[in-house]
Amino acid sequence: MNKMDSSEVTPMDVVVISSDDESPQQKPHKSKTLSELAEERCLDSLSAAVEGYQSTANYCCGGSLPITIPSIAQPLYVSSKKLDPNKTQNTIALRWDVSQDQGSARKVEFPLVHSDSQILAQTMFEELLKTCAPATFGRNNEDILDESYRKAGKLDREQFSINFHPHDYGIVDAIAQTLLPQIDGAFLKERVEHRGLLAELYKVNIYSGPSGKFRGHVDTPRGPTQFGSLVVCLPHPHEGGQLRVSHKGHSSFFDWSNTDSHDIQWAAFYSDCEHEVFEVKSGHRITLTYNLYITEQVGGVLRRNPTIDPSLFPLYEGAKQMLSQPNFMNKGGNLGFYCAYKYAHHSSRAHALMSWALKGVDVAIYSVFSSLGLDVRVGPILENNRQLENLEEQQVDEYYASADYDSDSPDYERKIRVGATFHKVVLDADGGYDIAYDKVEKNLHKIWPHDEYKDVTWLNTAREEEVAMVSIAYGNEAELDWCYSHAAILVTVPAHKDRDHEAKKNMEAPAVPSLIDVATF
Ligand SMILES: O=C(O)CCC(=O)C(=O)O
Ligand SMILES: [Fe+2]
Repeated sequence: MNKMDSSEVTPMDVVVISSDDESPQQKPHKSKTLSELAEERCLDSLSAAVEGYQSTANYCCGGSLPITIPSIAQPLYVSSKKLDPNKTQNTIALRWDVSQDQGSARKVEFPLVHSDSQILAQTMFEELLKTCAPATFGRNNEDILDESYRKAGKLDREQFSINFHPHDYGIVDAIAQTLLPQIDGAFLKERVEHRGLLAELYKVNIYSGPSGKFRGHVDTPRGPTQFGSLVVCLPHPHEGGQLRVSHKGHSSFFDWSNTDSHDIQWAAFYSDCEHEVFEVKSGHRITLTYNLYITEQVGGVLRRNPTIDPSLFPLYEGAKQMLSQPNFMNKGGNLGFYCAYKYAHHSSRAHALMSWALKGVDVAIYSVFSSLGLDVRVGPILENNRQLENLEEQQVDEYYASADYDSDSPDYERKIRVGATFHKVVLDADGGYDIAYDKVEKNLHKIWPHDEYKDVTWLNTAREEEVAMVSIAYGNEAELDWCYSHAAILVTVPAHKDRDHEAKKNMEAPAVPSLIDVATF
């Protein structure tokens, strides 16, 4: 809060005297005007509300969108005014099945048309009302029909189709952004980036005036991955029928009543929210209900039953043939591929994210070799800095001077240090350019746990890098030095004679656990 100067003090000011002021002459040193106090109170109640909101009130969300908005995949920055009206959708068509002797399917468009075809539209709508069966509800594992509790008509999922999907309107993404991050479960907390959302169309419900309603209830979850429900109200005139959604003593109300709407109105809420549809006074309140499930937004490609079949990647056949060749890595070895994309591989969550978050060619390589039954790992590869360079020179010298060295043996191979895990940048305060080799090596294992590989055949050169380790190095003067690391994929290729056997063994276990299998809700 700004300090006031004395000229601003008015008789209405509140003067605050500090009781522990050490100056001999206690004098007013801080004053707050009424407006400052009022502002402070507002801020206090705002922060209390925000705190409350975090703990209880973010349990539902909703909105209203003109039907004309989506025109599938319009760039986000195009305002709705500039959309080509010929390419945008003006109505939502609901089709439903009728018995064979009545002909084929029927169709009605929302909002109902206001033109010559109005009578036809009205007739079709009447037919829809007739086709709908009275809606039941579940109580103690039984389907109950009780119109004092629920009065509505419904069509089951297999009876109808509709040319509307909430994803096209950004509704699915908005729910994912708002409701998904708060879903509990220790494992899911670590892997927020993995969460995807599936909205499964469930029913059409029609609540008609004067007494359509659904008293307070909690939806029956349709499996362990369901976390909520979505209700979409189609544009059709009605009065009343507000939706109340309650959670921990707080209620939100969604009022979709209208006389001539062209909007899609929607609300989504967690499964544990009690909700109620108040009586519809007149007209028809037509809603689509969706079950909301948590899915694997990333990582679907790496599951046991992956969304993408790795054997259909262009790389697969070539890799398979290569492995079948006796002269390809006959005695076995390691293939290395520096990741083509940049990953924040030194963020604190990187370990949980890898290998799920791999993308593009990186995920293709990872999944192709995993699906061929080979051991594949993704890890940070430490690049040498000056200290490690010195260290390596020492090792090379020692090697060539050693009794084992035989001039026919292959050349000394550089050590590849692969981090045992992805983790944050580490600080090495023990560094130094002239410190003995074994001490540095031991220290390095301690602060940056890693495995050492000697025979890596790299398929590409390193591109994206991040600082992995910062060290204070002592040469003539103390200096700051650092090591970069590169995220890379390492494939262990068994010797030719063992390849089939190893591959079969590995294919019995999934490459990575599925998010859903291990999720605890
Ligand atoms: O139509 C609505 O607003 C909600 C319907 C509902 O709660 C349900 O179908 O379970
Ligand atoms: Fe419900």
